[in-house]
Amino acid sequence: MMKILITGGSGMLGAYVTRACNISRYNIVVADRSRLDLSHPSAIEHYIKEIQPQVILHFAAETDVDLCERDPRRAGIYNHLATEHIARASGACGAWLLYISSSNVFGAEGKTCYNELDIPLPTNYYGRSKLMGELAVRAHCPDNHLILRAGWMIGGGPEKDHKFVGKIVQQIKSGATELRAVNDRLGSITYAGQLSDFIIWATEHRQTGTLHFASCGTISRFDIARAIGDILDFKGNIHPVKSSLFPLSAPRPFSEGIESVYLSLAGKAFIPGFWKDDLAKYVASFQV
Ligand SMILES: NC(=O)C1=CN([C@@H]2O[C@H](COP(=O)(O)OP(=O)(O)OC[C@H]3O[C@@H](n4cnc5c(N)ncnc54)[C@H](OP(=O)(O)O)[C@@H]3O)[C@@H](O)[C@H]2O)C=CC1
Ligand SMILES: Cc1cn([C@H]2C[C@H](O)[C@@H](COP(=O)(O)OP(=O)(O)O[C@H]3O[C@@H](C)C(=O)[C@@H](O)[C@H]3O)O2)c(=O)[nH]c1=O
Repeated sequence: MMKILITGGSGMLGAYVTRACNISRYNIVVADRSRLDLSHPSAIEHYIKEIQPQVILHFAAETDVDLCERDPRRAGIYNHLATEHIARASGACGAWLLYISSSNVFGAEGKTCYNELDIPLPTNYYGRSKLMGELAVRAHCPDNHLILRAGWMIGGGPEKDHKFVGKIVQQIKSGATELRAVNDRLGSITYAGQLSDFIIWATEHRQTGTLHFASCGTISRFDIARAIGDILDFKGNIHPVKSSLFPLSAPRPFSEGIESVYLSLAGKAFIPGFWKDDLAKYVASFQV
């Protein structure tokens, strides 16, 4: 039976994939931080070589973009060096490695939407550290990896969704009547439940290369908040505001919208839909 090592199995995306692997009865080892700690990269190779997995699904990361900006050393160790050690061990074991990267590797070029043919140029330390992680995967596990770049990820419900959609849904459900949402920053959404289905398929088919995985549409947080308001029949007001109203440590790019020129080759069943439809699927499943 296929032996799969999962990092970050407790996170927004990792929890979907871990659940799916359990249902499929794969032989999985979920390495939590007590066994595989991103802050101690040099211990990682030894741990993985002991396990000898055939597949590594690497989801663990420092996903607090502002913390990465305030502490670039942490971003470098967690997202770059730890990934490099995982990639080295993967290469040594002959394991297929999946790495989740981010639309945040783009932005400095100032385009509205980026595909796999665009050269990454990040605007902040989180994006840089994820890009360095990509380079490490390609260098140390050259023929046996898949890099999936996700957009603004949605998923996980009240416990695991610490990002924008989770915060807006929580505000509405807790009775707020005046919401504010940024309208001068753009991106694409990725529903973690759909990405998880694709990851299971890609694992079984040992897909390789670099792919973008996001719903259709490059949109603002304001567009998303308005759509959530419609889905939840919100009767209050949603005000469009400039990003400067939410002062954050890390600069966000004007746009981190992504689309794929290759995903359709991997099978039509997994192509994400229009962003509003995919958002509605998630919000409908969000139980507080
Ligand atoms: N969220 C998003 O919008 C996007 C995320 N991505 C990428 O997708 C992947 C999954 O993200 P997401 O599910 O949102 O992440 P989460 O922030 O929800 O979860 C992060 C995971 O990493 C683990 N982790 C954090 N620090 C350590 C550590 N020191 N040692 C070991 N494990 C650690 C956490 O464990 P614990 O539960 O113990 O804290 C948790 O399982 C990441 O690689 C991220 O960069 C890409 C694009 C967008
Ligand atoms: C709370 C709140 C935030 N905002 C805005 C401020 C800011 O621009 C934005 C912050 O949202 P988030 O915290 O979801 O954004 P951010 O941390 O930038 O999310 C990023 O996470 C990492 C892991 C990635 O990989 C990226 O692709 C991206 O998804 O939301 C509002 O407009 N209204 C609100 O009520």
